[in-house]
Amino acid sequence: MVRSAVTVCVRTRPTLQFAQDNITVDTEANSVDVKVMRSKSQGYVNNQQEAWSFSCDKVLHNAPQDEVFARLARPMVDSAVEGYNGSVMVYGQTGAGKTFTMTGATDNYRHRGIIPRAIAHLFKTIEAKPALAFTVRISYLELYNEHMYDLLAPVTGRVVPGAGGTGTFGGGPVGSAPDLTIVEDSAGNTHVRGLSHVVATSEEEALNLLFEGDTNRIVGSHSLNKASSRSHTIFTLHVESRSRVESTEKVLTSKLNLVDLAGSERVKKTDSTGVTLQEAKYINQSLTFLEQVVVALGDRRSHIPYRQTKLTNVLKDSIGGNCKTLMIANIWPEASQLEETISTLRFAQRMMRVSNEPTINVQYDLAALCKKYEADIRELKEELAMHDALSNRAHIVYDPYTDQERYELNKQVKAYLTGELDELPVINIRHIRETFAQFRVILNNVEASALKKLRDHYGTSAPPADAPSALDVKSMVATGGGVGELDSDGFHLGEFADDAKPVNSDALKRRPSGKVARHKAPRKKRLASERGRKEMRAGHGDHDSGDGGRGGDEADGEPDGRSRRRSRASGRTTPKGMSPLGNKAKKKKKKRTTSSMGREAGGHDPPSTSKGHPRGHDLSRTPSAAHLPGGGAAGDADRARSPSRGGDDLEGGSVVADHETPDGGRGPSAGGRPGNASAASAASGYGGGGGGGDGSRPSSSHAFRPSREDAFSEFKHTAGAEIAGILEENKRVYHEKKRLLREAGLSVNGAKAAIDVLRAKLNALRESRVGAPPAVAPSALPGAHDAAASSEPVEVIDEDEYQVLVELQEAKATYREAFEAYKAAKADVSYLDRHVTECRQRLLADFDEWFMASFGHLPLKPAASASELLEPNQDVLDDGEKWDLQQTQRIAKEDPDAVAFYTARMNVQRKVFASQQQHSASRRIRR
Ligand SMILES: Nc1ncnc2c1ncn2[C@@H]1O[C@H](COP(=O)(O)OP(=O)(O)OP(=O)(O)O)[C@@H](O)[C@H]1O
Repeated sequence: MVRSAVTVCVRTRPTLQFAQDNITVDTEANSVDVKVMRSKSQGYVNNQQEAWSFSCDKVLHNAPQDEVFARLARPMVDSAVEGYNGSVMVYGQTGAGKTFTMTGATDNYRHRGIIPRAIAHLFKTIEAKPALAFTVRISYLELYNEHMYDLLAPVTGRVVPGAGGTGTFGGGPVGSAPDLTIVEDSAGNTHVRGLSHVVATSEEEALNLLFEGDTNRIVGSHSLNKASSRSHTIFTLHVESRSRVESTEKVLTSKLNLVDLAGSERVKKTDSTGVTLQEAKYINQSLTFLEQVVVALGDRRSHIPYRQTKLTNVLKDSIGGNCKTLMIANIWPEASQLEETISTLRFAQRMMRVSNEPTINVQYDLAALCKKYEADIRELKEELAMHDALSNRAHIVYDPYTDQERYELNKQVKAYLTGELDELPVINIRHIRETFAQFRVILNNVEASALKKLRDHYGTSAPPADAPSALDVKSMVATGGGVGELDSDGFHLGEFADDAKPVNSDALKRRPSGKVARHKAPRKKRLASERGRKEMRAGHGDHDSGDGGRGGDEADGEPDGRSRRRSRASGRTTPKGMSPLGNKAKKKKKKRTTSSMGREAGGHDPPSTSKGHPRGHDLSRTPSAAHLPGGGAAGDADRARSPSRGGDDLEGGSVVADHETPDGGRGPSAGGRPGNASAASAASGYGGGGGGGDGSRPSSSHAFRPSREDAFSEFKHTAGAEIAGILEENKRVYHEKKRLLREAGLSVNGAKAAIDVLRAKLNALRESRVGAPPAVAPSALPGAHDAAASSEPVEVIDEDEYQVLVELQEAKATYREAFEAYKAAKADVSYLDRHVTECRQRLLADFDEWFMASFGHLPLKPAASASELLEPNQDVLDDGEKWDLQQTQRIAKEDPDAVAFYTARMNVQRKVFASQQQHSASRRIRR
């Protein structure tokens, strides 16, 4: 693996008091020289160094934000898209411009920092790669006083000591923190378990998350920075990509950590006290540990002290891991900050000795892998069907055998065993397997039946030891050693011929009677048996003694073994007493020119007319195909699904591709694919011609690619109808709830206005009553405490004032009610808003899946932007929304690229405002 050193850059904060005498910045040589005059107080001879020279990968002096991003961070975003993990860290003293570099000014688009620019660039890059499907997730972690906080959790759960924190939307401390733990995976990547990973489908959504998280970040104030970050934050873009056109099981995953470290500070300088002092201790401590890690990595030590603090633990894979790392050292080049500047530059220098091993993170999506294999199998089947069609094998079926087909095959095997059929056809491996399976079925049946008969015969549940074993019975069947007629299970019914030899003569000799049983066949049967033997001799020459001849062999004194071998050599069984094949059968056999094994199922043979015995090719017949007249219409759904079925039902038995039916249901000339594909395509309504099918899913044809819009509209009416219906219903309810929310808002405002009027009236009355004689004691007011019980002096009011006070109380009650209704409506709206979004995402995800399954690739447009396909939100805008819309339109005219930034900022501001309103309203009510 190639090691790559951490890239280190220095950025200076612009200042009017640049320490010209002490600092020289060379942007060409990428170096910063620092000179410190000898301190007179320490004498002329001392060990204090006078000058330092620091060089790094890049020095940016008074550089604007866009340059910083373009030169330093953009390549990191590009690498993340390619699958590399990356980390961009800003380091430096407090007030040096770390947060400005990383986040920038949120109220000025031009001054936005690396994170918003990285987000914009990421989504632009994604848009420019339509062949890839991307998923972007965002997490935002804060490390404050050695505690981890999820800045994107609905309730951030943090109790901020003192005045330092801003809390959720400035709402102050809330809830309790969820458990966040640092874990490491097998690849050495660190993760924070429990941290939210929120999917962002657009730049605006991602910026919303950034700004929301920022409002939750802890910011404090000290003498060097009015808005000093009192915590370390890690904003992470998790990027996942897979191909839309090729195999989609390969997934590239990467994360880009954008780390804003809290600034080191000298507490004397910052005048930190109390909470700020405590924070400073934690900050300085964690930065010291970070430095130790960097030193250990630079020295290539075997032990790296990552675990000493949460910061180093969580950044383990960012420094010294498998990612590309960029560190920006922010310096404040003023004479008063020289000590800190030197310290920062020293750290930067150490960081340059650290190297990483960047690797592309490839993962395999098992579900997608299965889907791919399914698609491969589908394609191979289609190809096989086409191949079969071209080589006159279109009737061959590859689907699992149906019960009916098995039954037919079983009959055929029995016919073969009994000799009614000379040969068993061989169609394909699958058919051979099924044939053997039927042999086994028959054998098992025979065995079971034989055992039953033996038991019945001996009248016990188990046959005596000297009874023929099941094996004997099997061999009797196999060698035709039975007597009489074969029953349906292949069991011989009847008696041995006089001259027959038992299979296991020893066993029979040991019968309880001690006599050898002689089974006498009736004379009629014996004659028939002899006639059969003669016929066989005539037909088989020397093979006359096979099977049925065994008894005779014994009578002739021929050894039993020999006759059995011959019997096997003949390759067929003709048990004694059974009707052997006559000349007719033998002639039929001679007529055949092709060999049976390895030959097709008689696709060219006309349907057999021989006394209803099924010929080989009939095996491939299915009930559905069998009734198709003259081969059936190719567009028939059954046939479409099973292209080879019913092929040999065509009049004359011809099934070759160039004999396809004019409706193009199969054969290569029908659109160059076998019947199933074109017919299925037709069934879906996507292909030309044909009808039928359930229409819920288009053809699996990969060649046909409908436009995404058409496919989506089709999907919404078929497979996605249910979820699309739910979405519509949710949207309807959402609009209704929004209407109720607006009404509730108006009621609250009305009640508030009434309260204001009454308050003004009350104040006026109170002012006018100064000096006038009191009339009514306020204790008479409903709900007032008993003033008599109290020793406090009682303020007495007149009738009018009393009336206004009563009205004010009622107005407050109305306000409270209206506000409760407003809160409930707001909760409903935000719940439904989320629900609608989830539904929409689900619909789009299902659509992608459906499209993938149907056409073998994802639609050529990112899923996120598919929301355009959905109808625009029909909400009636309230005043605030209208104003926002006007702002957005104005910005869009001036700088279209800035729209997402400003819209996200407005969204968050509105949320903050709403949250603050709610907060102060609750307080008002409490009063
Ligand atoms: N390159 C710059 N251009 C313009 N203003 C800057 C620049 N760098 C910093 N500033 C300003 O300096 C002030 C301090 O910057 P910032 O808050 O980013 O520092 P910091 O290093 O993050 O400090 P702390 O560690 O205390 O959070 C801010 O008002 C910021 O706007």
